[in-house]
Amino acid sequence: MGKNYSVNPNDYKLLEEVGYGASATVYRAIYLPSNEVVAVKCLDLDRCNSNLNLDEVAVQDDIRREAQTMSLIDHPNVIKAFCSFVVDSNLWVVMPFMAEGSCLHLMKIAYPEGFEESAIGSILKETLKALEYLHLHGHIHRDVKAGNILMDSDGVVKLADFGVSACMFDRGDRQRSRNTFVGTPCWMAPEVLQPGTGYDFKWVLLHILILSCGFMIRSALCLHNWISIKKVLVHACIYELTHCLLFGSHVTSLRPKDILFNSECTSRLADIWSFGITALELAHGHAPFSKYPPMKVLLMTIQNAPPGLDYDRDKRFSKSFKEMVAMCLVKDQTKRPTAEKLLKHSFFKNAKPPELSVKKLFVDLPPLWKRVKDLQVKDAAQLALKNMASADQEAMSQSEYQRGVSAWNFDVEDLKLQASLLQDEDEILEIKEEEDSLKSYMSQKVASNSMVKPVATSNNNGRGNTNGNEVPVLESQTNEEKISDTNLTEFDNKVETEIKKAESNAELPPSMVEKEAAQAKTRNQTGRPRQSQSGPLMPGTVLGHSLCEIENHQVADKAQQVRKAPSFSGPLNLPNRASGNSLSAPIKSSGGNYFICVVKQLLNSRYAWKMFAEAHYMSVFFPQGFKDSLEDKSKTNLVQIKGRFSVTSENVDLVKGSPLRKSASVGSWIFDSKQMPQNQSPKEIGNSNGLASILMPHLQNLFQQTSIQQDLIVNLLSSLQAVEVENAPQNGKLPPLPRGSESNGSVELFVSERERMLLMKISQLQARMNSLTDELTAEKLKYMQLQQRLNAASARQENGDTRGGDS
Ligand SMILES: Nc1ncnc2c1ncn2[C@@H]1O[C@H](COP(=O)(O)OP(=O)(O)OP(=O)(O)O)[C@@H](O)[C@H]1O
Repeated sequence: MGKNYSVNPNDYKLLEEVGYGASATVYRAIYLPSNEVVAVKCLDLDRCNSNLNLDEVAVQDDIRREAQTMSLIDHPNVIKAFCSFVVDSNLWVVMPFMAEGSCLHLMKIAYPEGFEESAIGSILKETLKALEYLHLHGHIHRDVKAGNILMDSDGVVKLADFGVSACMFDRGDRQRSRNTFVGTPCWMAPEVLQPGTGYDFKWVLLHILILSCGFMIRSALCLHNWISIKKVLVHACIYELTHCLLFGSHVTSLRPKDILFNSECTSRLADIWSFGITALELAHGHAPFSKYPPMKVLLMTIQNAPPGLDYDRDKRFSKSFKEMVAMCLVKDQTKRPTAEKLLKHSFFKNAKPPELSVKKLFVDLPPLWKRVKDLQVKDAAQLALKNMASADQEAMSQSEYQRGVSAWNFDVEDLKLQASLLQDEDEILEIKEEEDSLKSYMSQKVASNSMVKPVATSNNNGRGNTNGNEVPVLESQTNEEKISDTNLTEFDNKVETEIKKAESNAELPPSMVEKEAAQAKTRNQTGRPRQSQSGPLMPGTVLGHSLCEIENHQVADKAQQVRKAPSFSGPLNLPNRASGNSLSAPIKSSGGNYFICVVKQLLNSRYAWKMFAEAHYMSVFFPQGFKDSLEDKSKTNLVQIKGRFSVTSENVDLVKGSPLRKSASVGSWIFDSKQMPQNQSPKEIGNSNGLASILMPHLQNLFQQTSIQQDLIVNLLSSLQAVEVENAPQNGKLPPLPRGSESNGSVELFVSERERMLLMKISQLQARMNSLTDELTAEKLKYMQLQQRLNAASARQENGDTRGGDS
């Protein structure tokens, strides 16, 4: 106690990196004068400034002030800062070294499903003691979470990140004026997020007006008598008020952009909410809602019932634990207990001392820095994966957030912008979930690689191929934008070839059909195992193989695979743009077999019902227009559904050519009926029976989608091949990719082979990344030490100069 630590950086020898956050890196270090192990948190002030868009001096002042506050704190369960000083553009905060790191790190490394109850009880009790102390002294932590609960090898638990990170929280007016808010979404109390009303006064008026009209019309129709306007208005107002009172307007109409951040929220009870969320985090290995994108989490925090321990699902936990969590996670903050009161709960009364329950968690684990390095590799792989999947900001910030990083900068305007992009929420969620499943698989894989075998040189089992397939799939996202007219012409030719093939197949005698089906089956069996992510290849397969295969249920099976593994069919979303919307139809309807096959395929497809619904919608709401649009050769109809596609019906039976073109203006696919094949009379479609006329355009569209997908895959793989030739392992090239319609049948095999190669490459890249991280850390350390020496030398020189001058 009372020991003075020097503020001279030369007195500290930085050793390994033991932690990293949004704006800081933490090192194990030796305090040379006493040879004591300490932790030095190096806060990058530049990064802090740019993250927060604040002026440099203000940030530095804040950080310094908060570091000072941190040094005044004196409680066994709160990390205390020994001292802090600025070194170049970094603020160094010297604090006790917690040899086992944070609970989050520990869970990520060894307890992905969470800790057992006795350990949770001890950890939470110690944390609660820290909160009690802070609250009693007028502080609010505001970032309570597993990532900020540190442990040392004796089982001592301390709450960290108070003070320094608090500088990033509100400073009253300053925070408000800058319109930013910092926190971690999953742990944020509902009162920190203020829902707007959902709609404003204008909306209420409009609503009343509409209601009034409704009342008037109803009264006129039912009673054959108009009631007075005054009465009607009163009725409408009462109705609206009751609705608001009963349901709360925000409940029904809250949108992400309506969320406001209550930067003035200074309630200590917000910490109790975060504490409850932390309890769930320790119990499950992750915070509730953590799989959702941040904006969704914020919405769910406001709109959903509070999360909690499920009485059925969480059977392994005691009733008192469940009760305690439920007490913390009450939306009405006034009903939450204070830290002091909560400590009296039976759950904490019965908690074991941490040296008994916490200490045993670290048995057999490698040292902290080794664990951190492994985690870094894992995170880097995840991030790389994310970047490959999408470079958009939201994805990036989500990956940060899943790392458990707390310094989340919320720029309200940014959030609103994000929110406005979140209109098709379900679709986004679906994609996120798909990405999550892919990511979790990747992370498992990376974890196993990094923890068990640092370098996985070959992993070509069925699962391994999952990785391999990502590359073309992910790349397709960007490439989908690049499809040129040339591609489309190529595609068109391919479609024609396929049609001919399909027709000839349809005319084959049954024996031949069976034979081909058997051959195709054998091909599939002898080939590499199909991966669950074979989704995107499916359409190609449909095209590449004969119709008999489709008839033999293989397509149905594969289509099921596609549904089971949407993660990989997602990014190949090009047809989504046209999905079910473009009434493009280059194929002939002749060949009943083909029709049945495509119907099967359609019904198995993810979009089948959507398409069907749209077709139904068109036929119901525009029965004549729908038909006319196809039949009427003289007029030009521009039909738009959901703003996503256009159908021009001008001159439908013109020269054949590409039926699809990309609309530069709306970025969607347009079916240009000018390009419809001559021999496909629109009358044939219009006059065929109801179901067929509804389905045909969509079936045709589906056919095109599959061809586009196939074409995409082929293009992507060949472009990848070109890039990989330079780096191919052992100077070997990836298997050449067959092109052209004649090779369609074997595309699948080649793709599998390439997937395997790509997987190997990923493993090698992981290994390289590992060694590069090592090198980087070593270089960083070297740099720091050199800098220290340089500073020392210049200090010595200065001293010498002064002495020389004096003498
Ligand atoms: N005193 C310490 N001893 C050992 N490890 C520590 C110590 N302080 C921090 N760490 C490790 O470093 C990580 C990052 O530290 P910290 O949370 O303080 O950084 P940050 O940039 O403020 O992060 P955040 O993103 O949570 O705000 C912690 O999760 C923890 O694992």
